[in-house]
Amino acid sequence: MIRFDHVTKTYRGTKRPALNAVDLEILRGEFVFLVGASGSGKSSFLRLILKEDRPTNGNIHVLGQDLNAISNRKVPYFRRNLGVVFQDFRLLPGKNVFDNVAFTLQVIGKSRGFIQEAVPDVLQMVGLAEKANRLPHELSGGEQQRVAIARAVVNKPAILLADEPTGNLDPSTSAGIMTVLERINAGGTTVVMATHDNAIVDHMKRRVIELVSGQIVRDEDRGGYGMTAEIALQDSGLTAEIALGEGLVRPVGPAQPHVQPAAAQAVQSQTAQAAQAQAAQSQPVQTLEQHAPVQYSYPPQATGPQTPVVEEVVERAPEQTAQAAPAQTAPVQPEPHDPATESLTLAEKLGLRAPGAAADPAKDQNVGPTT
Ligand SMILES: Nc1ncnc2c1ncn2[C@@H]1O[C@H](COP(=O)(O)OP(=O)(O)OP(=O)(O)O)[C@@H](O)[C@H]1O
Repeated sequence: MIRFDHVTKTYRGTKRPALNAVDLEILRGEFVFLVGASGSGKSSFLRLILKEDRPTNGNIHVLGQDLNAISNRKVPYFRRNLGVVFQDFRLLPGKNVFDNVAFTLQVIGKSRGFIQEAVPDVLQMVGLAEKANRLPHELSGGEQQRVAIARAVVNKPAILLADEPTGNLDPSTSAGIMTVLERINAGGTTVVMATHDNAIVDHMKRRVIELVSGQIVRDEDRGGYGMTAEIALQDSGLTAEIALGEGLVRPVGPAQPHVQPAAAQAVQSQTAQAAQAQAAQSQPVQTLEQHAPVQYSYPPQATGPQTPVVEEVVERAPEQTAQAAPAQTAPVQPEPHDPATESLTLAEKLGLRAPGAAADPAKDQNVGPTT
């Protein structure tokens, strides 16, 4: 799904590479944390995936496409496969919640009917169904981030990139955001999240990739935030860079076949046929239509397709957070072969229409991948 082959990125006017000979593979359906000290290369890594920057050396493949082979003209189409969330939310201040989310769909030419169905559904998924008419400045930070997430995923991207999405939020609000991201991941979206938030990483127990000075020094399947770069070394007065230079931490060598986590295996088997069809296509640049659509089938134990998010959006007092946070971030496992949902139409699986409800011929029910 995302592959880096010996990727180096050196910015103009700098000597030291921001990323240095990175070999890495991220599989469909994974949830990956990218950790490391400030300046270790996390944002550079995400920007390369988005094709906002070019690698100085090496090759990057995303969704089977060689990014070097995508022409500038096709970059916007490629990016429709990816949702992005930032630390500072980046909402349009003059537009209300609904319009902030709808804007993305309008830009890519979705019909009014589609937008009228998709936006309320995604707002419900992030727990903001009641706040569609609010302006960004009328929302809390956590709520603003939920709007940003809704905007990023309303088009069902195959990959969600999150750069410090909880960086401006308190622990309780962050836990709620992580619940939303877990739910999105359980629906089949691959999530790559850069973070400094050790509590979240330790709690979630997902794959952790640690960068020091642009090199991968750790790649763990169910890792924690770790002691390497920022905690133990700071205590000892060493920086991560010195530690790397002194051989106290070592770069991980060329990518070993990554052990697939159970969630990713489940999602992969769900889309195995589509993936095989994709592999059979040898064109260097594929359009979005050639990718398997992400199957958002929210697990019943979390919320049904039409059920609002249950966790509170309002920030809690600090003394309440210790108890509340673990409950909010209980891992949500995908159930890709749920016989109860196998007979559903795509619109029903995506939660855009209630199971059994008749399609509205007046509205566009094209809920597959973006065209
Ligand atoms: N546009 C740029 N031009 C020159 N140097 C850059 C540019 N962007 C990043 N860098 C440098 O590349 C290195 C990696 O930066 P990057 O932003 O990827 O790190 P990071 O791990 O995301 O840091 P943070 O956690 O503070 O966001 C740093 O040394 C940074 O100064």
